[in-house]
Amino acid sequence: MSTPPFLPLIDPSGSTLLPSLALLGPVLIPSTLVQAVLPTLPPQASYYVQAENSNDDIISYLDNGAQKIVVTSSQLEELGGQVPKERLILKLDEQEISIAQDFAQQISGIYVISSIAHTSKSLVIPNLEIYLQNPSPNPTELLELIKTSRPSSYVIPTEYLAASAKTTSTHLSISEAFLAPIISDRPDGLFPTIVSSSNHSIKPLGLVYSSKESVTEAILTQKGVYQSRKHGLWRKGETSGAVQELISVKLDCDNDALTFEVVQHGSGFCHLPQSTCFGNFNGISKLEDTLKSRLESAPEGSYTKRIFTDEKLLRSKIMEEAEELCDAKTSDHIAFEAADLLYFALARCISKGVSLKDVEKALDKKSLKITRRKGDAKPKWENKINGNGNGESASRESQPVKEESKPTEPIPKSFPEVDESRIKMRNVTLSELNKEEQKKLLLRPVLNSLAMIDKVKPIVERVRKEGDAGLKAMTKQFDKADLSSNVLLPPFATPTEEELPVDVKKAIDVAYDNVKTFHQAQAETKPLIVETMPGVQCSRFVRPIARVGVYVPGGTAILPSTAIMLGVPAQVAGCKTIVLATPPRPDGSISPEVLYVAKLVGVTCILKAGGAQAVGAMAYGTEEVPKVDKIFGPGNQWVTAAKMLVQNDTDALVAIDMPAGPSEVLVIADHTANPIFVASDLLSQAEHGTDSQVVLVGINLSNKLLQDIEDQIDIQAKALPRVAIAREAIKKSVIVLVKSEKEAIEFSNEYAPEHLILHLEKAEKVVENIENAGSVFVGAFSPESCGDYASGTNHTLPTNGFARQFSGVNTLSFQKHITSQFVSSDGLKLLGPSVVRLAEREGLEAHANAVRVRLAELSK
Ligand SMILES: NC(=O)c1ccc[n+]([C@@H]2O[C@H](COP(=O)([O-])OP(=O)(O)OC[C@H]3O[C@@H](n4cnc5c(N)ncnc54)[C@H](O)[C@@H]3O)[C@@H](O)[C@H]2O)c1
Ligand SMILES: N[C@H](CO)Cc1c[nH]c[nH+]1
Ligand SMILES: [Zn+2]
Repeated sequence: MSTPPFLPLIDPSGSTLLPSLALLGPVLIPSTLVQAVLPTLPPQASYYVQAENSNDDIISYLDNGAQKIVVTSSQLEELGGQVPKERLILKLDEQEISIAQDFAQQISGIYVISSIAHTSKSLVIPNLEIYLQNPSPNPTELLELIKTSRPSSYVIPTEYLAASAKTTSTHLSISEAFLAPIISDRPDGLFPTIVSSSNHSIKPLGLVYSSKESVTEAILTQKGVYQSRKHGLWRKGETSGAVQELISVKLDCDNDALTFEVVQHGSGFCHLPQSTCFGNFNGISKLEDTLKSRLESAPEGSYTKRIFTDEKLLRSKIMEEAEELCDAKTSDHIAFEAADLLYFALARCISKGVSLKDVEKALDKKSLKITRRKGDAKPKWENKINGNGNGESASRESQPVKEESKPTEPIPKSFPEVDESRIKMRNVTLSELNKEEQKKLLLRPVLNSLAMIDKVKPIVERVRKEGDAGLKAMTKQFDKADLSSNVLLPPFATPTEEELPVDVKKAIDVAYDNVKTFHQAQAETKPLIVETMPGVQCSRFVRPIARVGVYVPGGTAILPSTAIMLGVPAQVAGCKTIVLATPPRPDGSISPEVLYVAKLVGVTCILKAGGAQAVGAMAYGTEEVPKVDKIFGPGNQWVTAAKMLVQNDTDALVAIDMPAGPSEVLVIADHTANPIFVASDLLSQAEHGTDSQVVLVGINLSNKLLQDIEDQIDIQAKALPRVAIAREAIKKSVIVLVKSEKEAIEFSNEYAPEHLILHLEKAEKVVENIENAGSVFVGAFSPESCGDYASGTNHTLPTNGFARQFSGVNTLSFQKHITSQFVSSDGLKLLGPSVVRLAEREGLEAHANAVRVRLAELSK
């Protein structure tokens, strides 16, 4: 397509011409009229702006939809190359035409007002469009010029234009001006015309013919009007009702054919029952048609009907498909998921009366913008995706080893949840199950820890080899934070009240005090001294582990409570170096809550890193990060696997607190249980993660009480912001119905839960029968939340059945015991012979000798 034969310059009188002019190409609007004209411009119209004032905001015109802008040479200089040349036309005085070439690299055209120039049929400057305006045009002369002196385009103020079929001495006919360059190479003088659909992406509807007369009528009425070779003027839809709204008319490059873009109404374009003369639409255009017709008459009960009427369902499907598209890997899978997403996105558009064409228009408008936003995700999404073990999409793309970045766990549905189906735990009666089935109830989902260890190896290795630089690079990659230093050293800034409100500070203080009180009480203050035989004194005393690392998760939630639970016992135990590791926020900062706790517990430094790289840095040390002797703390699979990996590397010489896994709770309830409390306890754990384990053991529950508990689970869960996560966890959870308290306790001891909550008539008495559990919550008023945050007990507890052999984190976890003995000479006389005899028996003569030489000395 070439430059339109003329460019209408809109003046205040021109608004009535806009519907016709907008069909034919861009219009030129002086900046002083932009505000008045834009609202009256047909939606499909394209426009240029002529910058009339020296202080015109050119960038903003372009950003807001102007295709091109006409500027003076001084305006051009001020722009200093900010605007692509395709978007700029330089306005020159007629005596300046000779300098146009100097600007050719910065502009796409020149605009000259000249009574001389417009008569010059030979004004051609290579690679530049030429727009000519005669200050006092003569319409008939102009028409002649347009016919003969293309490629120049003539700028014609609308006061000289008329929506008429014929040009007069005062006004140039719009359609005559437009058709002036057209020629026909057919004997009948007609012009082949391609009709295309404006609102479909597969556009051609068919081929027809036009005459000057039909085009003129089409332009003046803004309807599809053609020239039938048999029946003369053909006003499309005149008899069938299948009229066409005309959107644009264009000449082809050599001015012998036309294209009409239309919105086709009624039964369609072709006389056959098909969408186009070339067959039916396919793909996205077909889908759009289908959805439109379904919107009008979807069968009751059909899925499409459901998505049109259930906004929440449609919303959740869009979110779900977007996530699936991000997670798809192969090209087939990506196409498959993109198709799903487009289906639901288009359903949303159609249900709101938005067509594909409208979407394309929005795209075109966006493409005209020249100032671009940075393109970062909104914090809401960034927080969901960045650096949490679940937001695989963001982390994955820059993962060092391709296959490795997909977490094995499902991604929590942290999108707005709209699934209204009942949230329900399955239930089983223990006595009805055989031994195998009963055993299965004790199992947690298998975590493929070996596979995860393989995945974290390259990350840990990189920190080990590249030190701080590698660590920074991975923090940038996984947590999107570009740090100048990996650590934050004290004194830490005190969070302002805006950052950390007084009531939150107070709550942290209460938790800190209680946890400290309980953990101080656990500390051994005196050595244990025992005389095992006269003169043989054994003792055991405690020493802090000098350097500890505490990991505070920061992926999906900020966990100052974990900072307390790990920082306080480290402080109480007297550890000299406490490194607190936590993933930084994308701006590189640490949450004020965690910062405040770090101050309270007096950490040596905050390591601003998360995941496997943080564990690697603490295990091996870097220039900035002190190497530690033991690493504590929960975390996602990357953290846990890295802890397991470094613990087994003798070079690292580092211990870990315990094997960690998804959080768990087992609630035992009898007839006295309050269903509201029971449900709330189950959900408080279910909201942690989709892999949380939630078990209710019901002792002789009546149907009514069971029903009430189930109802409460459903009602309370649906009111939670993390309902999607809770729903997933509840799906995998179970209610175990038993006949007696004994049966319940036996089951619980076998299960060895991380948290055990007793909703029992005689809860306190039952505690003595508990053999395996991380922490017990006794009676109706002891929710697990108290232990999670502030009662004083620690919330870092053994999961996955490890409560059979592990304790939760406590003060002693941060200390080690040293034993000593003092043997007096009398003591050695008494003890020595037994030692010698045992050493001889083991064949270890040197051991025996060490005693013999002393006994010999004593016997002198
Ligand atoms: N048992 C407990 O006492 C307890 C307490 C609090 C939290 N938790 C658990 O801790 C976990 C916290 O997990 P989180 O994800 O929120 O935070 P997190 O801090 O454990 O993990 C975030 C880090 O994981 C790394 N990571 C994420 N995706 C990665 C990928 N694809 N490749 C490499 N590294 C990646 C990033 O470095 C990121 O910094 C949850 O499962 C929660 O239930 C347990
Ligand atoms: N319940 C978690 C341990 O399983 C700890 C926690 C932190 N915040 C809330 N709860
Ligand atoms: Zn919790």
